[in-house]
Amino acid sequence: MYKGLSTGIRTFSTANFFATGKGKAPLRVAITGASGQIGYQLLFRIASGDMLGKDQPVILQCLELPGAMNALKGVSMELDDCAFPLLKGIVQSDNPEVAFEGADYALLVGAKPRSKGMERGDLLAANAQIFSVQGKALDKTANRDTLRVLVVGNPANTNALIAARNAPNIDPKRFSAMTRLDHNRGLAQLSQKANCSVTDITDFCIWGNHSATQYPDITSTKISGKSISNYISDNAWIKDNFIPTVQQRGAAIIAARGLSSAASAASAAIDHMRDWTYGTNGQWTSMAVFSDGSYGADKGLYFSYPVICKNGQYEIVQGLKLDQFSKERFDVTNKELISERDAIAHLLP
Ligand SMILES: NC(=O)c1ccc[n+]([C@@H]2O[C@H](COP(=O)([O-])OP(=O)(O)OC[C@H]3O[C@@H](n4cnc5c(N)ncnc54)[C@H](O)[C@@H]3O)[C@@H](O)[C@H]2O)c1
Ligand SMILES: O=C(O)C[C@H](O)C(=O)O
Repeated sequence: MYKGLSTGIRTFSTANFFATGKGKAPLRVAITGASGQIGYQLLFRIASGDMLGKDQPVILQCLELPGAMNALKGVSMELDDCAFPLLKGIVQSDNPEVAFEGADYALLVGAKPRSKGMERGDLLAANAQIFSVQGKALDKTANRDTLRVLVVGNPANTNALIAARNAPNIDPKRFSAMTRLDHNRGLAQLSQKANCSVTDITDFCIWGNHSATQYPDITSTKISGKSISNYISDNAWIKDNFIPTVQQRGAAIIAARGLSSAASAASAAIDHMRDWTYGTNGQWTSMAVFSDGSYGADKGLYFSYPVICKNGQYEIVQGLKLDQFSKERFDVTNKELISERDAIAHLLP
């Protein structure tokens, strides 16, 4: 029988929760903001095995605000109705300590999204407090030995910093923030320009903040193993079109949809967690991770780097040369992250 905290609303709505079954033990995946736009796209894909594999049972541990518990109940009913074989339980709670109890994964999505005309930095004050509370709750009840945290809620890098610093008993390398959506956006733009498949493109990365200062870098990028300059020789296109398009894509989607990206954000979150867990086969991806000072980023920030994932861990790609153009952009995004950190310094123990 499941034992745990007695506070908060916990509902096991999936009939096979107590089934022991054969094969792997279920992993506990906590999702905050579970009934929001992104949550609604995420839960079904995780339950169907897209994130952790088609043989990995999961228990979804959903956190929502008290006022959204009814909506969460509806989502949970829909999850039941999918009869996903891998879904071994659903926890619904408005208490972070309950939702994070024993969690192996935590996808911190719940936060206010920006609306038209706002920059992501404008959300700093509105969302910072959430991540301070949730960092403390993760520290208290999550599974510290296995935990992987992905912060999606904006401003994602600085929210990851707040959560990690409020969880002093958890290795800061277990926290990350999402720049995989920016990475995927870059791949899509390049593949359309070069008329190739996204899978032909390697050694592309996003540096820095998930914001308009991010630097999508094609300096090392190859297409089918050859320098990208063999396929895209128009440097002006890279500078004046490609880079700003990727930097501003979130705003362009808000302008078009009236709402911020959701399905693509959920898809990127699935890619991020799957690759962190199962590896990238020697290929680069982009993750905002705990800065060890590599390339001159301020130590301790959550900074997007090119990384390679292997054996359940990420490694920052080392030994790259940043030319003058790259160095200037790197410094701009580094400075922005420092100023975000300064603005929420009171929330950093
Ligand atoms: N990093 C990225 O690439 C990326 C991409 C897209 C969106 N985002 C961000 O993700 C966040 C969520 O976006 P959305 O479109 O799903 O928003 P949404 O408003 O549709 O959903 C957010 C949900 O979070 C819940 N919530 C708010 N505060 C909470 C708390 N303290 N605990 C638990 N739940 C809480 C709300 O009730 C709501 O259901 C936003 O901050 C958005 O800017 C990030
Ligand atoms: O841009 C936003 O505010 C939402 C999200 O971060 C995105 O990149 O789509």
